[in-house]
Amino acid sequence: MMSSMSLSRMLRAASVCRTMSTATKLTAVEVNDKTGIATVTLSRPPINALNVELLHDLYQSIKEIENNKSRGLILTSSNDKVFSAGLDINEMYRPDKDRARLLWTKLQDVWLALYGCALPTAAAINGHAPAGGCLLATSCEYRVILPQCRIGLNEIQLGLVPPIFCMFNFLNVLPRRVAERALVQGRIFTTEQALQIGLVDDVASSKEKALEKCSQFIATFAQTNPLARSLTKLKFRGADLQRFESERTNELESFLEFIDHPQMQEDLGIYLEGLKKKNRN
Ligand SMILES: CCCCCCCCCCCCC/C=C/C(=O)SCCNC(=O)CCNC(=O)[C@H](O)C(C)(C)COP(=O)(O)OP(=O)(O)OC[C@H]1O[C@@H](n2cnc3c(N)ncnc32)[C@H](O)[C@@H]1OP(=O)(O)O
Repeated sequence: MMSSMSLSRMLRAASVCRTMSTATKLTAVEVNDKTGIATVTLSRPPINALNVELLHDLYQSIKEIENNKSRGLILTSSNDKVFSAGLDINEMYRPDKDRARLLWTKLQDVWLALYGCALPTAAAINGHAPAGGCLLATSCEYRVILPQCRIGLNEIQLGLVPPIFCMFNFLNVLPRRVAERALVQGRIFTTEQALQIGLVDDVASSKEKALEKCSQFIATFAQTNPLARSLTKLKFRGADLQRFESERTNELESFLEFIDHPQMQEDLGIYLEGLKKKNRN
């Protein structure tokens, strides 16, 4: 039975949080009325694999929060073991071509929206964050991870070429030499390693504490003029955003060509089967 203590805590929390009216199905958006901070929770069980629909909902949520002039955006997951497993490999294996085009376009849209978001952004990484999961987290300005998680851009291990935005994200967070080596090796880091190299800013013992740390980070901007803050952020990220725009069409075509290759399909099939077998054994 629920103790009266936890019930009153829940009621208190409910009184300051509101769910956005247009909250979509695969992302839940909650705005804390006291702090003005919006939390976006990825909610595509079991592992928040990024398919067309999740990417669509995530994009909509980011834009909605930005337009509603929230004080900041925190990204987290409803799954307590996995932040996001990255792109849904089923979308790339034997794909429907139009859908594959849509998938990549939506991934690009999400990256643009999150990396270029005018608001302070933070990720409460409450589970594993390989590949696209790491991409989302490193698009944010601040990251807190939980113990015993794994995070990194492992695309190369699947035979996939990390797109240009993976490079931008890593170069924005890590020293150049560390970023390059991590990408060409497709390194996945443990919580301790990620903290040590600076891939994450902090470690928290629970999701609640991670969310608290993210809120504290966003609160550091309370006295800062929001426009001056966002324009300064854009000065740092603007060149990446511009280069991305100039290469976006080429990268889309490269992606479609890449996944159309028979060897790529064979490799993806083997990788997917390997993930499934793990659960059968
Ligand atoms: C010259 C320029 C060129 C530029 C363009 C070229 C582009 C080339 C393409 C580049 C693409 C890059 C961008 C991003 C890529 C990606 O994100 S690829 C995805 C990579 N992801 C992974 O490798 C993660 C694999 N998964 C895991 O490591 C684990 O599942 C987990 C996330 C750590 C969770 O572990 P656990 O909780 O133990 O769950 P599992 O039992 O392993 O998984 C549950 C079920 O989910 C299935 N699954 C796991 N990951 C995926 C996934 N990514 N997609 C689809 N399905 C996945 C898994 O098989 C299980 O299924 P069932 O057994 O059927 O339950």
